[in-house]
This record gives sequence, C-alpha cells and structure tokens, in this order.
Amino acid sequence: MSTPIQNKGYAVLHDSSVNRGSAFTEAQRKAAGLEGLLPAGVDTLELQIARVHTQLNMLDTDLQRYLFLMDLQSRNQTLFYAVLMSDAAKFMPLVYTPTVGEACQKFDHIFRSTRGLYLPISAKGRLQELMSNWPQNDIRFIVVTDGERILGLGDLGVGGMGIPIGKLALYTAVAGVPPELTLPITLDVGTNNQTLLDDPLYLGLRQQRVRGDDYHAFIAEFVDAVQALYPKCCLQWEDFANFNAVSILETYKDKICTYNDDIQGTAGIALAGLYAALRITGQKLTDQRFLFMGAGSAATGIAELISEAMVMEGLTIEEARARNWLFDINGLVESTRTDLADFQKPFAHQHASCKSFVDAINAIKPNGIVGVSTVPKLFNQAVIEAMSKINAQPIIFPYSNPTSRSECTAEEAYKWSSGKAIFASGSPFDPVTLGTKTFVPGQGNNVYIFPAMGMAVLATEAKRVTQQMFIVAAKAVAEQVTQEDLNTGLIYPPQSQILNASLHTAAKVATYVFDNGLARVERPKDIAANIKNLAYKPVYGD
Ligand SMILES: O=C([O-])CC(=O)C(=O)O
Ligand SMILES: [Mg+2]
Repeated sequence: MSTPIQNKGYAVLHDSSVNRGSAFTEAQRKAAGLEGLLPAGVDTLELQIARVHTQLNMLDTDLQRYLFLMDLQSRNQTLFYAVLMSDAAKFMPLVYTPTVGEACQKFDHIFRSTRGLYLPISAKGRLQELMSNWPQNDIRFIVVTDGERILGLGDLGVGGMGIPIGKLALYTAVAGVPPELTLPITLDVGTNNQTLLDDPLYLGLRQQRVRGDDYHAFIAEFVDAVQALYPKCCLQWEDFANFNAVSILETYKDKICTYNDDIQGTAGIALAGLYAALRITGQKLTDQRFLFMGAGSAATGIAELISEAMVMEGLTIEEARARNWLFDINGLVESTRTDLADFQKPFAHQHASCKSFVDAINAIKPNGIVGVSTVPKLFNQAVIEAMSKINAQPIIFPYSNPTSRSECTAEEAYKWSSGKAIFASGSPFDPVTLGTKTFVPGQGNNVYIFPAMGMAVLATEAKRVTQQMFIVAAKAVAEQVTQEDLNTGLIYPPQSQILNASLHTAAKVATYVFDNGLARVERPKDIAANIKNLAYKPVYGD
C-alpha cells in the first residue's frame, strides 16, 4: 500500500511513494493542498492502469517502453507496481531480461533520474557515510553489482545498475517484497570497457578496474557498512565476474545473510527445471548425466546444486559430481587440464581430452545439456541432433542471457530435435508450432527463485541463505507445474501465475528456515498466510 501522505502541496506530487496523481480524491486534494495542481477529473487506479497501457502502445520499441516504465516508477510507485502486477508475463521482459540488457548497454546515453546508491572506490573509507544518505533506514534487501559481467554482455561499468534496479522491481512485483525495504547498489571500481572509457557520456569512474587486495578491502568495507546500517539486510550479489563472484560468496556465505543469484539462484531454477523434466521422462535424478557448455561460476553453481540434490537421493557427493561435466573454450574439463581454477576442479573428472562439444556429447552421453557460456549459437544443429540420437527426450537448457546470447532459440531446439527436446531458456521465447503441435518454452530464469527467496527471508529474518534453501525452492517451483503445462513442454509455472508461484515457493522455503533453526523471528501459526499478509499490495488505501 502507498505510504500515508505526510507532506503538503507540490512536494506530494513529486514523491513517488505517496503520489497518486490523478487518483487523489477531492478530499485528499483539499487536505494535502493539491487543489489546482491537478486536472479536475478523479481517476481510479484501474483507469490509470488502462491509461498506462494506452501510452505504452503508442511507443515503438521495448527500450522506449522500458524508459517509460522507469519514469513511472520515479513518479508513482503504486501505479508502477499495479501495472507490472496487472500482467507480469507482459511486463517482465520490459523491466527485466532481455530489455534491461539493452538499457544497461545504453545506460549513459539514456540516463534520466537516478535511483539507488553508487559507491565509487574513490570513496574508500567513507562508504558508511555515503550510504547514510539513503533516505530509508530499514533495508532488508540489497542487490549489488560491480558491473563486470552484466548478463552475457560483459563489463558495462556503472551501466550495470539496470540489473539491481530490475531485479528489485521483481522482488516486489513477483513476490510482494515491499519496495521501501529494497535498495539497488552499484560498486564502481572502474571499468575495463574501453568504449565506455572513451565515451564522453560515460557516468562512472574513468579508470581501469581495481583488482586484488584493494578490491577485496573495498568489498569488506561495504559488507561491514551494510551490517552496521542494516543488520537485518540480505545481500544479493549479482553479475560479478566469475573469480570475484566465487571468492566473495566463499568469504561471506557462512558469516552473513547473503547469496549469489547467478550461482545459486540460477542453480535453483535449473534444478527446478530438471525436477519438472523428470516428471516428463519418468527417470530418476540419480540416473542423469549433465554436460555444461561453459565452466564459469554459473556452471559450477548448477552442477554443485544438482550434485547436492543427488546426494539427498542416495549418491555420495563424489558419485554425484561425477555425473556433472563441464566444457569450455579449451574443451572438456578433465583432470589433466592445467588451466583450471579451484572452483572448477571438483568437476574435472578423468577422461581423454575432447575439443569438440559434439564429441563430448557422444563420449559422456548426457541426458541434458545446459548452456551458461554467454556465447550465442553454440547449441547448433549438430549438437541438438547428437543429443536427440542419444536420448528419447533430450534436455536442452540454453540459459545465457539476454536473448542475443542464448546458445540456441526455442525454434531451433524443437526443430532440430524433431519436437523431442525438453527445452527451457534463460531469456523468453515465443511458443513454437511444429506440424500440429504447439510447444510452450519455459523461461529457466532465476526470477522464479530470487524474489521468492527474498520473501522467505523477509518472513523469517533468516540468519543465512543455504544451499538447502535453494533445493527446497527448486522442488517448490517444480511441483507447481501442472500436467497440462507439461504436455505443452512447459516445465516452469506459467509467467502469468508467477506471483502465486513465488508466494508458494516462499512459504516452502520459510517453512524450511523455521524448521531448521535459521529464523530470527517467532514462527507464525500459518506461514503461508503470514507471507500473503506481508506481501506488498499495489493499491492506494485510504
Ligand atoms: O538477469 C537474468 O535474466 C538472469 C541472470 O541473473 C543473469 O543472466 O545474469
Ligand atoms: Mg545475473
């Protein structure tokens, strides 16, 4: 619900958390000194939503629609969320992947009003002071990036800020986390993107990225400042380069309430997809083998979560990891390779070297391939055909984002597998008709996980975010897919249902948190009802 009106007059219309624009009633206009500042007509929220839809239809490109929606967010927060929640399936691709990717690439050129916090490394030693400038003092969720690996688009410097903003908009729109409890942050440690450094419009620090001890000291100062200012806050790391993502998560995961969305959120949604896919194939998780295209932290994150889920079904962790294989630019990741980082080594199994992905498929015989390479088109016809020869229903998950980085399209996967593929992708694709059958591709995007995780943490004030919580979330997502959806190939809940799906998932995760002594609040009688009650509702109230 929108915040009660405290200010008076013109300022009210410029405070997005209280502004209702043309929906202020006559009595409110009188009380708040707004008479004469608005046209006489008094709208309902429904009418305002309809007007927004009309205005969006007048625009030509999704980037223009994105900008319009961002302006709306800065103008009237309630209406912004009411619009998003009026049709999540329509608006997610506009405020999130894929449009947000283009917005990040063009950030410096399309910049209008500011949002969130920008913390430059030049302010080292003063982070708490800068953060105290933020107007809210109870923050429960921070999504933070350093802009180095924005989706599959690479180093976008401060332009990466679109991601924390978009992710947090979905915390609210998709799982009801109250927006005033959220804060997007960009840590500006420079950029190695020369095009940005040469661009007079670039808005970040004009220097190469800081690395090593200075970087980690800056991260440590930031974490300390968050703890000091917002002790109940959950810190979500987003779109960091692999080496930093892995080391930051290792350093903090057992100390504070934190997680990495690209490693753990993506792993959760991949596991959910597999649970649902197994409902189609009727096979057991512990009998599966997977091959990953890409060997970064998203790949090892998914491989590890799958392995841990396999352990819950009876395998040892070594047996489980041996069922998950990685492939990168230098070929199959195997134990004789000398170029591997520590986090990749658990998945470097004994095998002859293998330079071609198709050869690796024929050697490993995976049930599924997962694309986390950020390189488009790597799942080519030969790859899909090889998978289709080995499997009656090959699992094909091109997860790289945005659409321009997807390892294949839905149409390619269905066509080249003659309709046999069980398909899901990180970015959205339209349904595909092949002969008489229409396939509905699922979006295997962490958006099914992170907002629900956020709601669960809010409802429990969880001390930690654990791997088990992601396995619980994955099961909760998968169990909501109906047989009818599975029949069309859809292995995730439909996006039109994502709010309900997230609340269900949040309740399951919250129950796990309470059951396992991870909560910092008392257990409510009815966890699901409590979550529904906590959820933000985009209405004006009295
Ligand atoms: O933002 C998305 O769509 C999913 C994600 O975390 C990424 O690709 O980095
Ligand atoms: Mg990400």
